[in-house]
Amino acid sequence: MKAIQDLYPDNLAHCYGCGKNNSQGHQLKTYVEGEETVSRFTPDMKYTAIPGSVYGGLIASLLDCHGTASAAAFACIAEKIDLNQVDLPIRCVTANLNINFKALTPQGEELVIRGKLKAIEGRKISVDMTLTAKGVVCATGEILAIRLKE
Ligand SMILES: CCCCCCCCCCCCCC(=O)SCCNC(=O)CCNC(=O)[C@H](O)C(C)(C)COP(=O)(O)OP(=O)(O)OC[C@H]1O[C@@H](n2cnc3c(N)ncnc32)[C@H](O)[C@@H]1OP(=O)(O)O
Repeated sequence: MKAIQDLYPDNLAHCYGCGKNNSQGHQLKTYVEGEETVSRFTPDMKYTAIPGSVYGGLIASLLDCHGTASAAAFACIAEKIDLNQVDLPIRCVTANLNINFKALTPQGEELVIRGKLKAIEGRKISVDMTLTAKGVVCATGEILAIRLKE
């Protein structure tokens, strides 16, 4: 299966965090795995907070883009929309993002971001997320994504 972000139409694929058409961005890729969504990302050393640990703003960016992609995917699954189609018909933007930084995030490690659907209430889609490094939870997050009107 393709990454959720690779199903965004070309004219909406410039997001700094996850757009496939932004050559200077992070190009985060999110996949559906069972009942969860998963993204993996290894930050460059320039994303330093305290030496040896990852800058929190980058972590926020990863959770933001993981969350909106997950929300779109969960909404499609709920409506039995095929996630293999060329353009994703459901688009979501972030209305609210809460992050708890639990531990310093070590540099030089692959970060694994997982999402679980919390609720779909009309156009509001809530997703719970964790970000781990070497199996340790370094941050948790909750996103409220809003499904855009056509
Ligand atoms: C432009 C095309 C984009 C395409 C994206 C696809 C590619 C993705 C790219 C990757 C992107 C990466 C990620 C990024 O970086 S996305 C970029 C960062 N996000 C934004 O810039 C979003 C800016 N905000 C808006 O555009 C509007 O406010 C939105 C669209 C969110 C809602 O305005 P809209 O007029 O449509 O709807 P509504 O106001 O009737 O609200 C609807 C419901 O939601 C509830 N509510 C709203 N806000 C909040 C809140 N803060 N907390 C709690 N609840 C909130 C509200 O009470 C209501 O609930 P209810 O009364 O129904 O119960």
